[in-house]
Amino acid sequence: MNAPTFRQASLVPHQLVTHRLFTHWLPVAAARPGMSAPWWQWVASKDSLTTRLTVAGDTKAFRVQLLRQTVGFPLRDEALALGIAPRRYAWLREVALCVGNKPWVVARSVAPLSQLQGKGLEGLGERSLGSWLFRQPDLVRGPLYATRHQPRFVVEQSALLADSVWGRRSVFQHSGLSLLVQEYFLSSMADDLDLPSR
Ligand SMILES: C=C(O[C@@H]1C=C(C(=O)O)C=C[C@H]1O)C(=O)O
Repeated sequence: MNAPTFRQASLVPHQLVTHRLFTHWLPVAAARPGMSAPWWQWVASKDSLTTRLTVAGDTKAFRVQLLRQTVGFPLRDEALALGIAPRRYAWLREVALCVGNKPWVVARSVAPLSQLQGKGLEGLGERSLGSWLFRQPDLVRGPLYATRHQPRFVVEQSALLADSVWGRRSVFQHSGLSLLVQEYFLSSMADDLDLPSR
């Protein structure tokens, strides 16, 4: 008699936690039905976003604006994506990718601090992390996930008004380093490139 009651009780919190952590990010293919073809080209691409933005900006200058680079704890869902404990120190980097002085994308990258040794990323400053990553010959990119939620870190950290159309994220692996890169495409980019609202 007791067993079913016990099973039910333990199932409910598990479902709640799963729901809270996973509803925001969908495998990119599952988000595709709600996404226009032009946005799919941006969100599902696996090559360097830095390069794509530079090309799309044409004569307008591309620039990485550093919003914050620090050591801290990852968010719970970031730790989960990296497969690490939430209370493990991580390198956190938040940037705006600007084209012609307008932020088109905001990005937050997270890596376990212990894996960063000898990579020289601390001094990256306003150089593109993507340019560095895509120069690594052993680079492997994990599956892409997409979201419609707004980037929380921008609201918390800066005066920048970031109105995201689509967000995406994936984990890069390179010689013992796992790096979660989360990128949010802003409505200013949609305006400048004449992209649909979703
Ligand atoms: C992953 C890339 O790197 C981009 C550059 C970033 C940076 O400098 O912090 C962060 C995320 C990306 O948007 C890329 O270009 O594809």
